[in-house]
Amino acid sequence: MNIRPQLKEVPMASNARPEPIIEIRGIHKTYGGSVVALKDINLELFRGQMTSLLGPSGCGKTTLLKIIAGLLDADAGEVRVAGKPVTGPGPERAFVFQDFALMPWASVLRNAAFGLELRGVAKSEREDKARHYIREVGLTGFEDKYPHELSGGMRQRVGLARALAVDADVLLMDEPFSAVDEQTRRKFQEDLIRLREIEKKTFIIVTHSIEEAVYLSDRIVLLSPRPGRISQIIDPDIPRNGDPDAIRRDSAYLDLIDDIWRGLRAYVE
Ligand SMILES: Nc1ncnc2c1ncn2[C@@H]1O[C@H](COP(=O)(O)OP(=O)(O)OP(=O)(O)O)[C@@H](O)[C@H]1O
Repeated sequence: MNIRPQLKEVPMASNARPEPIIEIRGIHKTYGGSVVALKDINLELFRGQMTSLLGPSGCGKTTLLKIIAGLLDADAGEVRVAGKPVTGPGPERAFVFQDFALMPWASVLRNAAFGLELRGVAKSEREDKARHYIREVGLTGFEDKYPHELSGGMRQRVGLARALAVDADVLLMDEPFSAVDEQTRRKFQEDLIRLREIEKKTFIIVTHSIEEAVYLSDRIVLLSPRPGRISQIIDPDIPRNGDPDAIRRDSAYLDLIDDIWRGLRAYVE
């Protein structure tokens, strides 16, 4: 059922739209010959923005993220990153896995530096960079700890530090908030907004949470269930430079959550 068949574009408050860094044209993906996960996905995502892929379970969010990452091939269509067709993983994209994919036998420092280690960066250079990003994600003092000594939220930060350390332009995060409690989740959301300001990266996040998508995103891509298609693209006009609690009480924020929920509820009833 398609609640909102119209592709609705709500203009952003800012004057100029940044340049597209990711262009997705005519993506189709079928699993096992019969499960149509994505159908005719066309989308542009902009440099320096935070985009959320939002929609009911099974609508193809992770599939789309993995196709952008180059971890999965589409059956048809094309993804371009900074003008270049995606043919596999590349250094300009970093993928943060749902379970953060940390190595249990390695320290926080080595885990954070691991992407650089894979790229053959010398030990002192990669550790300097890793320390910088460990500090930026708020984990100074934990460099020598191991993943089992950390909370879920801290492990999540190590995963983010590793992704930031490789200095990719695009960070792809598959439900980065799913494994942590509500307080940790809120704090991490606030930190992510701050980091995006500092680092000027392009973030693409898969989420189930409408609140999270509205709180974080410059652009929300709403997918409808199988076959996954884009049902709506929303560019929320929410002031994000104020007090986080004030943002969460802002009427534009609350109205948009309500609006998206009304569109999605039919899929879960
Ligand atoms: N490897 C696979 N083999 C067969 N079907 C798959 C495979 N991966 C995903 N699917 C199916 O494709 C559809 C889209 O899956 P995907 O994981 O992309 O959705 P999603 O929106 O991320 O779901 P969720 O929110 O539950 O994580 C689902 O119906 C899923 O069952």
